[in-house]
Amino acid sequence: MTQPDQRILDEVTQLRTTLDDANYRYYVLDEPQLTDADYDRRLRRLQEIEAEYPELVTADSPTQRVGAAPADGFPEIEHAVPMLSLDNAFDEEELAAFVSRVAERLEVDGEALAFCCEPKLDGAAVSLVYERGELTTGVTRGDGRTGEGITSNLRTLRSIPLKLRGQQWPEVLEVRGEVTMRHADFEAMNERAREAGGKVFANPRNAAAGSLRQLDPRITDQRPLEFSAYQAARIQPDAGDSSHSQLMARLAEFGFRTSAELDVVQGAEGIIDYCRRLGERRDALGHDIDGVVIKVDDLRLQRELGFVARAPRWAIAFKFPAQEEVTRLNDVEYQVGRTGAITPVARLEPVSVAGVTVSNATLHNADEIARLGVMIGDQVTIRRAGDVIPQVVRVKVDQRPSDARPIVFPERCPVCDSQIERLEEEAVARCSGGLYCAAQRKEALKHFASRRALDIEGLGEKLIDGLVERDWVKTPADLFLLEVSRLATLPRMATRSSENLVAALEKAKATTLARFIFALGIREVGEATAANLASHFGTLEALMEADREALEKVADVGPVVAAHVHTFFQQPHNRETIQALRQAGVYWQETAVEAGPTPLEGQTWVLTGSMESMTRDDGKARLQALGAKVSGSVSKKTTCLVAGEAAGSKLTKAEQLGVEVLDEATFLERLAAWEAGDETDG
Ligand SMILES: NC(=O)c1ccc[n+]([C@@H]2O[C@H](COP(=O)([O-])OP(=O)(O)OC[C@H]3O[C@@H](n4cnc5c(N)ncnc54)[C@H](O)[C@@H]3O)[C@@H](O)[C@H]2O)c1
Ligand SMILES: [Zn+2]
Repeated sequence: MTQPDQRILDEVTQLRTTLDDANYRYYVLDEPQLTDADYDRRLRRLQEIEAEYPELVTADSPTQRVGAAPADGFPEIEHAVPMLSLDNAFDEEELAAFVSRVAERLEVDGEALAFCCEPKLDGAAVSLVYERGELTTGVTRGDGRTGEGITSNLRTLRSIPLKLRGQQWPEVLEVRGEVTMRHADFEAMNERAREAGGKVFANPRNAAAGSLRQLDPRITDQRPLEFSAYQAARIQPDAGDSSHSQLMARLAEFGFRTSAELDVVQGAEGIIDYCRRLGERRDALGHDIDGVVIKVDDLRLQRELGFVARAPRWAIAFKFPAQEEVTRLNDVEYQVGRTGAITPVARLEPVSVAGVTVSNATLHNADEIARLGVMIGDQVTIRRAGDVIPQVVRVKVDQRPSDARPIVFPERCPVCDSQIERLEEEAVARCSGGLYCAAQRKEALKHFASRRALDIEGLGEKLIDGLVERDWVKTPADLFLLEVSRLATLPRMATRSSENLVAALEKAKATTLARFIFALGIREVGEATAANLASHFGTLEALMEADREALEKVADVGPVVAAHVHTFFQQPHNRETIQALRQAGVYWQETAVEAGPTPLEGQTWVLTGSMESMTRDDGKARLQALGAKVSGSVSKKTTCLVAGEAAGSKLTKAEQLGVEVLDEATFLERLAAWEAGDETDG
């Protein structure tokens, strides 16, 4: 036997330190730094060295241990039967070698041996104990010997029966399985977290493990977790089942979800075939699996084979290609969605992730870029799972090259060059090009033609797609230039229907200002707001010239809508499109709004405390209608403070500054007088 030299000793120390740290981050913090592929390679390397130099094996080597010790905050519970890990097979040869090993040990023909194959769910392992049919304890795997008691958290999962189904329960039943999260649920949960600035999880496994280990079960209850059973660790008294597959059928009768993919096959050939078939369907399952677990089906043979330090001899995990890989971020480009949303897209050094070459990944939005702290040139971890768009989940900050560049979010739309707008309250940045932006053209036209907008009969979705794809219609104004002869050349458009469409367009030209404003498709300007804008301003010109302050005086228009409207009309392209529409003959009756009395022009008012006769918003609207500006804070510029019940610091401040203070009754009196056009006071 050779002696390990210093280089090997150093490598072993290095590997153990890295793996211990990775285990802690993965199992305790639910925030891995390494990819699983990277972790597996290092563990493999350590196993190889230890196989060559058995004297280097220590009891606490990561090759001998399972998971990580239970975390503080939960009761430590000892497992009646240890919860082990699984040995891995990374290719078909290693699967065949597993079958040979088992067959040799049992002295049977491997090709005739029955194996139960099931998907290897990628989540968090838990053990559930039922006494006389009732769930009494739920525990995490922990270090395999003791785990964390998380019974109250597990009770919140709908897929975990609190009481077993049927009548004949064993005295004691211990069921093991995996808690997972479906892709769609995971994406939705992260999306909400991104918007609310909460914790974003790198993958469903971390999300499931993290959600289970919440100190407050109400949080676990809100997380979309599912439990699937994969083993009956104890049944007392023994029910007489002779195979693993029979036991699984019994668990299903007790009310557990078990894998629909479970299948019993024969020998290495059967196993390999199963793994290939499941591998092909991996992306369509809707949840993460990281491989196939293959178990000797016969329970008597399982007992005969027994265990080694951290895994049973009768089972193996066939690992599918990893769903996370590291590659270089070469650049960031920006895509414009149908509604103008700007999405930063990572252009990557092509890398194979779970069997598919990935060269693009989403970075979601500017906040996500900030959260990741990513720069162009960085090494980044990419995750591709199922049908979900590949994502950048983490950055190797310690490997940042010296020429890395910060990512600068653009100010103008890459498609139409309009200004990009991002409101403080919103995570998403949007192109303000609206009608003009090619990326938004189809949606904008559909909206424009819709019943409650210009109501163009016969101009449906398919037709709009055809017109835009042929580039016949760039802006809504182009619609009115369409000719029957041209339209009739479109598929499914006879002369008759083309004539009908042209007639419908002609008819749609006569509209109302409210409909026209609504048809423009300004963000957050629905039918009601459009109507308010129309009646407030009376003419389109007045609306187009209004600044934000003037816009905020319109009923129902707050700072957000005011900003959208203002930016929209500031865009030269939008003004041109509107001009073109009017030239094409779109018209409506304009009504100059009669200017009411504005006795409070130039004054700034503040409302505080609560009033009996009206809400503060009503008070604000009435003041604004009289020409006053209403502000949220008292300053030297404040003309008057209206102090309702329980007025606080604003009142104190007004008194300090010598600002006039009105109580509710006086305020009401004066309002009534001003609104009646009585100029004597104020
Ligand atoms: N990225 C990191 O830093 C990091 C750190 C530690 C571990 N890991 C990952 O975790 C793996 C090791 O974790 P492990 O010890 O849990 O081993 P494992 O995940 O390879 O296999 C054991 C586990 O498989 C699960 N399982 C799923 N379906 C099953 C089924 N049908 N039957 C039986 N078991 C089933 C069980 O939870 C069981 O505990 C590594 O290979 C690595 O991929 C990654
Ligand atoms: Zn645009």
